[in-house]
This record gives sequence, structure tokens and C-alpha cells, in this order.
Amino acid sequence: MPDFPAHASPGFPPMQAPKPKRNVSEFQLDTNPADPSSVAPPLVSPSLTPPTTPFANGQRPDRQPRAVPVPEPSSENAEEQGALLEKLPHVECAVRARIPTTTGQEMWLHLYHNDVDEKEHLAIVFGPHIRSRSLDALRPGETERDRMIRGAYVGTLYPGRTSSRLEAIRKDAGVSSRPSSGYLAALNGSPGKKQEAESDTSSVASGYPDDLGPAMVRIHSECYTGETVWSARCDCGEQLDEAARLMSLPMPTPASTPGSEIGENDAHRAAMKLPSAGGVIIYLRQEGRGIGLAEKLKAYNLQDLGHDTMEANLLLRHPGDARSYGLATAMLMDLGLDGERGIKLLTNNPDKVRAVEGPQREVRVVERVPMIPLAWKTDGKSGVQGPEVERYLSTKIEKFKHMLSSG
Ligand SMILES: Nc1nc2c(ncn2[C@@H]2O[C@H](COP(=O)(O)OP(=O)(O)OP(=O)(O)O)[C@@H](O)[C@H]2O)c(=O)[nH]1
Repeated sequence: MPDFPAHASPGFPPMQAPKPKRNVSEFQLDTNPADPSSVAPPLVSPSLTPPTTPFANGQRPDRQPRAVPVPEPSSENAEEQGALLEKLPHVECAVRARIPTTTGQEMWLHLYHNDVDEKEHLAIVFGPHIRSRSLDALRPGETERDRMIRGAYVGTLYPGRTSSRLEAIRKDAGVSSRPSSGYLAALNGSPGKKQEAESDTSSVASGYPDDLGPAMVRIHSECYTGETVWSARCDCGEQLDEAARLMSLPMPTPASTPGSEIGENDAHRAAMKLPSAGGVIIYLRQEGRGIGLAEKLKAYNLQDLGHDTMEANLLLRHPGDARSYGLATAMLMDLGLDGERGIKLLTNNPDKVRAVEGPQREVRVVERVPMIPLAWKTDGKSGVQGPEVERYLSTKIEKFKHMLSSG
């Protein structure tokens, strides 16, 4: 499986990163000097990275991160988990489309509307198993063609297709239908199930197979600078690429579960382009940690004047982090990822882990997969580098308490 392309345009040659002026020892990270294993990873330029950097010795050539179990929330730590919304927003998937990507993997882009803002939030779905309940629900007066145009079809589109349901196509072609069950049967119109799909789409089960375990999820906040105009102030573009790469890895076998080491056999299977176990990136339009692009650009000027990313927000009279995750919870529920089985969340952000679960723990984060900066994992061979991103990462660890040393 080839790597996802760097988010930077290949037309722009990489710039020489300036030499760092500061050393990791100045960052006063939360470590216990008596315990060498507690030393946090260094934040200096990769050319100076000492061997304690996670994966610096090439132990994880596959760049597959380890999953960390997430403990059940307790009433004792409820306060530090922060306040959650009392009521989740209403979301509806308006349209989805198949997007072939430059790596050869396909993804399904789902566009959502909601009742709390006017923005178009997105779910980027990898693999065949995750479907939107609100998209699949029948809408009054719509034709089969209408359903296909808004993406509410099963299988793939092709010129001349007349039905959104596979069963109807098989019947027209005189092919006997394979027995299907549950959600897909309901969508396909199997006797006894169609009524269920029409009357109460929220009660049908997700198509995500039980044996795949918790689905992999990334909640990503928009970053125009890091994802589109090649900024090296943050690692947002790289995180988006990495989440897509992990969700495109081949379907696990009993010997290789998602989040575990990937073996030679898996590399072979990836090369054969076997279907991926998939996952979903919820892409929220909360640019600049919720303060918007104009304010983030002011914050960058304040950072150039010597302030860190949190101070800059506060000087502009914004909270350090102005984001919320209720929309993400509602979208995950719509995608059938609520319930006991839980999800595996790609993040270092402790606030995000609980906030995305929702007021009644509608969604359960059962595992956390750390997002280690690529430069740390590849010993500086790739990834965003430079003094600005080093300062950004150190502030995330020191002030936002991101769990960046876990690996
Ligand atoms: N206000 C502000 N926002 C920033 C800055 N740098 C990046 N962002 C925004 O921060 C968001 C990404 O947040 P991060 O803090 O990188 O990561 P996170 O989502 O909290 O945590 P992870 O899940 O571990 O990646 C995006 O909306 C970016 O636009 C900055 O210097 N100032």
C-alpha cells in the first residue's frame, strides 16, 4: 500500500528547516528524573533526535501505532472531563459520493447538515461497512434515480443503473439473489425487512461486522493552513494523511488486528489491494480550534511576536480551545458506530476522548490510538519539521496536556 501523498504540493521543493535554538531540556515536560522510562520524547529537530525518540530505531517500520485501552469514566474524574452538551445536535447526511483517491483506495465522502450551524461538516468513510442511517432512510416522493443521485445506493454506480437496491438489479438481470440479512437486506428490500427500513431506519443495526472489533475513528478539525497551503506551523495535514493511511490498511486476519503490528503477510495483502477494514474521519469545520481562520492568522502573528499558541488565543480573548464535539458524536451515531462495541479513536487529546462520547455515552471510546508526529517516527526522514511546529508540539504537551509521549 503506497503512502498517502504529502499534503504539500510536489511543485514546491522542501525548504531547509532552520536549526532549532532551543533544547528539549528547556521544556520542563512532566517526567520523573528517577525513572528513565518516563522521559518524554524530545521535541528538537530530527537531525538532533536522541535514541529515546519513539520508533527512532526502526522498531515500527510499518508506522502502525499501538492502541491504548481507555479506562471507563468514573464519577471521581467526571469534573476534570469537562462539561458535555446536554442534548446532541440533529444531523442528516444530505449526500455522499465515491471518491477514488490518488493512492488507489476509494473513500466515500458524506456531507452532513445539522441544526446548530450552517456549515457542511463531513464524514470521510473508508471501507465498505459503514453506512449512514439518515442517508439511507427513504425520503417522501423520491425516485430511485433521486436516491442514486444523493448517494443512497448499495454497491457501485454504473452507466444505465436503474435501482438504488442491489436486489432489484439482480432480479432484472435474472440473477438469483444471495441471502442477505439485517441492515443491507432492509436497504435492498428483502421481504419483511423493507417495511422496517422505511418505518424506523434508526433502529436497524450497523453494517459494520462484529468480528472487525471497534471501528477506527479520527475526529479532525479543519486547518486550511496545514492541509491546503503547506504550513509547517502545525502537523494537521500530516495527521489527516496518516489517519487515511491507517484506515486504508488491509482487512485484519485473526493474526493481525487493527492497531497491532503489521506483518510481512499483511504487506503482501496490502499490495494485492484487499479490502480495508476501514474507518471514518469526521471532518469538523472548526478552523483554528474553533476561532476561525481570520483569528488564527492573528494568533500566528502573535506567535511570531513571541507568544505560544495558547497565549495567542487568550490575548485575542478566545478560549485556548473553542471546539465542541457534539456534532461528531451525532454523526458517529448516524453512521452506526454508537453502542457497546465502541470505537478506537486516533488522538492525543484527552479532552476529545470524553467529549466525543456524548452526554449519555452514546458513543464509547474503548481504545485510543496515539498520533505520533511523522518526524519522530521516521527519525526525521519525513514529516513536518521546523522551529514553529516544535514550539506548537511542546505547547500541546505542556499546556493542552496532550498525551504525546505514549507510544
Ligand atoms: N487557534 C489556533 N489554532 C490552531 C493553531 N494551530 C493549529 N490550529 C488548529 O488546531 C486544530 C487541530 O488541533 P490540534 O491541537 O492539532 O489537535 P487536536 O485535534 O486537539 O488533537 P489530536 O486529535 O491529538 O490531533 C485545527 O482546527 C487547526 O486549525 C494555532 O496556532 N492556533
